[in-house]
Amino acid sequence: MSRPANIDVRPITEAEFPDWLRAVNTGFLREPVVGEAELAARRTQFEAGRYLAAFDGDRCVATFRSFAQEVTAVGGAPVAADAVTGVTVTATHRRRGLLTRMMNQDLAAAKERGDVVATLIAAEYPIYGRYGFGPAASTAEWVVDVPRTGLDRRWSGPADGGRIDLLEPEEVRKIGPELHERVRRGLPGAVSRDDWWWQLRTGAVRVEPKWTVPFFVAYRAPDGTVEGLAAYEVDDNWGDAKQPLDTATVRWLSAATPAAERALWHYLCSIDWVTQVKSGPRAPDDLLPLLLPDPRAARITTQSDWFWVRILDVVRALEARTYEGTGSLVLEVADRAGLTGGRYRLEASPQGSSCVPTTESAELSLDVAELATLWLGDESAVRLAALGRVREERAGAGRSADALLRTSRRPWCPDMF
Ligand SMILES: CC(=O)SCCNC(=O)CCNC(=O)[C@H](O)C(C)(C)COP(=O)(O)OP(=O)(O)OC[C@H]1O[C@@H](n2cnc3c(N)ncnc32)[C@H](O)[C@@H]1OP(=O)(O)O
Repeated sequence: MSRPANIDVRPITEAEFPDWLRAVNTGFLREPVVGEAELAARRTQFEAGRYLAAFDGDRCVATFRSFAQEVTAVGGAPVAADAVTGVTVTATHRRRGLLTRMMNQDLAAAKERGDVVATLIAAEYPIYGRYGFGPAASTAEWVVDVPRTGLDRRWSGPADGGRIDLLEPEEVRKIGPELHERVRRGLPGAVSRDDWWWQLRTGAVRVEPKWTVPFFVAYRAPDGTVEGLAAYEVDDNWGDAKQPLDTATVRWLSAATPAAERALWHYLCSIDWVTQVKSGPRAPDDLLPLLLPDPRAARITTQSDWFWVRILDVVRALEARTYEGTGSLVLEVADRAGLTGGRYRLEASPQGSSCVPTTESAELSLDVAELATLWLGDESAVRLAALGRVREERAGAGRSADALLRTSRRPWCPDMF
């Protein structure tokens, strides 16, 4: 390998895109091959300047991509984000600072563009904290033992006058985007979806060799409005005793109302032959277990950090969200990358907020990564103080921060990107 100083880190040209895609596969330990159809589909995603790479001679040895995204802040406002994905350094070139060089370039560009935060889904917990990212929303998965739910298996459709319909993929492409716009406005931590998201999930573009068409269902409210959509697949398991023992696995389920959520889960737990339902990734405080007469029929199988945020602009990030309580707090925010550190006074109430630089004494000192962990309302400053990850400069400042920042429902990002 060349000395690190001789390795070029820069945005790729479109001609280098096939090499970049192969390097992504290599970095993620997948077959280092990209077929013509996949290449043609992925080319439609290419955006000059947002695909970074490291080159050792002619060989692409590291990849990094970012794209424009919106994240829903607490209260529903969309916030401009720099979404980071496709981060790889090939095994021959790891731990020589290539990720650090790509990340520094990208975050500086995002700051320059005026993005408020950067976001990512971390492959491993220890990678991104050093760059100022903090885990801001987590995820959970359940497996439901259908015969134990206590639900009436004779049920055939919502009792509220709404209905469940099976849909074709084209219909999902038509109605899904508008539904997602409604869902994400009401869900802090949710992110925008582009056409590509819908095309991939409905088979209009296929980049995964093993992709299969799932079942799609919609819940329509009594007035006909689509309030929920789900995609699920079912395996074919007849066991040894010629008993149907199928598992339905939910790929994604979006609900704009509790009625839609209730109806879709009831539907999924009442399909003949299906004795087990795997929820797929859900919010950590999802209603699912408590929608079942016997919540113990749902066993949690995954509980993990999921959506990571890097605050690039403390003032705009804190002013973009709403606050249920009233109060003020002086925060000393450390940012070793120098992007948004400083001392700020946050004044907040349900009527609005302001966040301004100040020279007053700090009440709470914390790294920008810990502020990201608090931003969507999921984590407790008191807990972080107990862990030594934030410092109370005034006794009780952690409780004051919690009273301002925490939320009644937990944030969640339904998407992998
Ligand atoms: C948003 C996404 O795309 S998530 C996907 C991330 N990609 C992967 O997990 C694929 C497999 N792994 C890789 O490709 C690489 O190991 C990467 C991208 C995680 C790291 O790239 P590298 O170039 O090796 O990182 P770099 O040398 O810049 O490391 C910087 C620091 O982070 C640390 N670090 C990097 N990766 C890890 C890790 N996986 N676990 C723990 N520490 C790590 C390094 O030890 C180094 O620490 P130091 O500054 O104290 O010495």
